[in-house]
Amino acid sequence: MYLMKDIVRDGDPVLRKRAAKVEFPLSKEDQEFAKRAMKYLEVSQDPVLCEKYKLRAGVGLAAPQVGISKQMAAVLVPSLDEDDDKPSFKDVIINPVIVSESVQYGALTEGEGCLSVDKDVPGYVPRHDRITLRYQDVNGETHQVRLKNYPAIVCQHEIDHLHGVLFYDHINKEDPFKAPDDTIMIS
Ligand SMILES: CNC(=O)c1cccc(C)c1Nc1nc(N2CCN(c3ccccc3Cl)CC2)nc(N2CSC[C@H]2C(=O)NC)n1
Ligand code: NI
Repeated sequence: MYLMKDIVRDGDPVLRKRAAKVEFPLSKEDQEFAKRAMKYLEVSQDPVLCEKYKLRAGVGLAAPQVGISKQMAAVLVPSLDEDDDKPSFKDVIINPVIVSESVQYGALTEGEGCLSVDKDVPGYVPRHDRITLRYQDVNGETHQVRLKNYPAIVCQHEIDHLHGVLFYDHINKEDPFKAPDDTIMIS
């Protein structure tokens, strides 16, 4: 499993590169990323283990964040209502492509955080509220899923990492808490 020391921080050029497409069958290194990245998310979301390993909690981790400039990201978004323990989206998305997106924006009411960005950058990050995402899983199977709200936001944040984009690139410089007026605010 990855630890915080394995996570590359803002300023390292790898976070500003366009990541390479992934070939199938996955190399040993790629398989290892998939396993270790999803494990990181699971452990980071458990209050006891998160504390034990001194992790920052996350719902997404992209390969460039551990120095692997390849188009892969682990995503584990818990369902918003606690008692439903089925995640709202869980998979390692490989060579992801957003095939369609809503005109309407969505943004996290509390702004966004990133495991690779230690400083707190306040402001709304306007993204598409709904997306249709096409990706391959670790077995090379192609999936096409429609996502909205929180899982859609998270996948856009992780896909940004594969294009060398960080969340604060989207924050309005003049007025960080300005968002188009029909933006869906997601809490
Ligand atoms: C500056 N304000 C803020 O950060 C911010 C502040 C308040 C609320 C939100 C909602 C904020 N925003 C934000 N909160 C998260 N977490 C909420 C807590 N959670 C979590 C924590 C503990 C157990 C289980 C879980 Cl699930 C882990 C995930 N994650 C992201 N992002 C942006 S998209 C990728 C994703 C990511 O994984 N970042 C590391 N943003
Ligand atoms: Ni991030």
